Amino acid sequence: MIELKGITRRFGKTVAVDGIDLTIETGEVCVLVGSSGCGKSTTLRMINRLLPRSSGEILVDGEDVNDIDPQALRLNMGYVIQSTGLFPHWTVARNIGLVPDLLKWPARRREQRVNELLTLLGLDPETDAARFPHQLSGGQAQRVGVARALAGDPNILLMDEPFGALDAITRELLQQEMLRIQKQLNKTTVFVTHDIDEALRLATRIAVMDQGQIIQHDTPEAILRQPASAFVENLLGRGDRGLKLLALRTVGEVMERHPEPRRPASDTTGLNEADSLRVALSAMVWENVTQLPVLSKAGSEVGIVKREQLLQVRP
Ligand SMILES: Nc1ncnc2c1ncn2[C@@H]1O[C@H](COP(=O)(O)OP(=O)(O)OP(=O)(O)O)[C@@H](O)[C@H]1O
Repeated sequence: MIELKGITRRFGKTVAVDGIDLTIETGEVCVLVGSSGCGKSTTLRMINRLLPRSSGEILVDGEDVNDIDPQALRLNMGYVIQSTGLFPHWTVARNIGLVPDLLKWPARRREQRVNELLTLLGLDPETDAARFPHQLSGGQAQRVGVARALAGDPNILLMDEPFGALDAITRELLQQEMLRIQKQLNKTTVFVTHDIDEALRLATRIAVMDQGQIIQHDTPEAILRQPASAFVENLLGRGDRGLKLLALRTVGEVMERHPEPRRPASDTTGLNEADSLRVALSAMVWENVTQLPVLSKAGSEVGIVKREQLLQVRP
């Protein structure tokens, strides 16, 4: 658990972070979101002591980070940044093995860990381990950055706009990967972004920041349903917040399940249980139908979703 208590950071006369209180539970993804200059990165960098705080307390599992040796602290906190920070003259394997090396793991264990992480992040140990950062695409480099942050099996991950420089498709792919990996590893994560859709997608809870303060801290659904102020409402975008709400729920949550799986009609479009309600609505509009079958991975029809169920998502 990470606790920020009355944290302030000043740069000269600028108050970058203004007395914030924030608790991040073990295993949750807390996303700090807000417009440029609101104090997100400064907050993150005080947690691993890259920046000293002006006042307040930051506790990790009850211990003040100022009482922990900075190097030991950072070995337990993976850090991923937008520009990856990979060493250009080191191979991918050496970059990922940096922390295991600092932790003095034997060479064999280090190599195994590098291969395991390359596989976890969807890279190929055979071909990618020996490459240099300039031989990677932006998306691949970012995967290596995440692998490096996970290498020493830290309890905490700090991610500062890690997907900010990627094109929309790669970005969405890496967000999906992050959700998959997070389900498996359950790291306590603090994630900074200015992209509200990214925040809604990845967060267990979102902390909305403005001018150095946290103005709302809640689950994505609660923030969408009850924005605390006009500022939060604008950040969410009034035009499509209904669709954003639909994006948070899955077909599996609202479908009418058949007592037994059935054979689907041969020419129907089917949904998966993991599809969002937004995807379901889009498919119904496209197909011009009022209900769609839900198919299992094996292809049998396990239930149906009706359009009116989607439209009742905001009671
Ligand atoms: N090293 C510094 N020296 C002086 N002022 C700084 C420094 N770092 C940050 N600031 C100021 O502190 C405020 C918060 O900056 P911070 O980088 O935390 O914002 P941010 O929300 O992460 O923004 P962005 O999304 O643009 O990265 C800004 O007004 C910024 O100009």
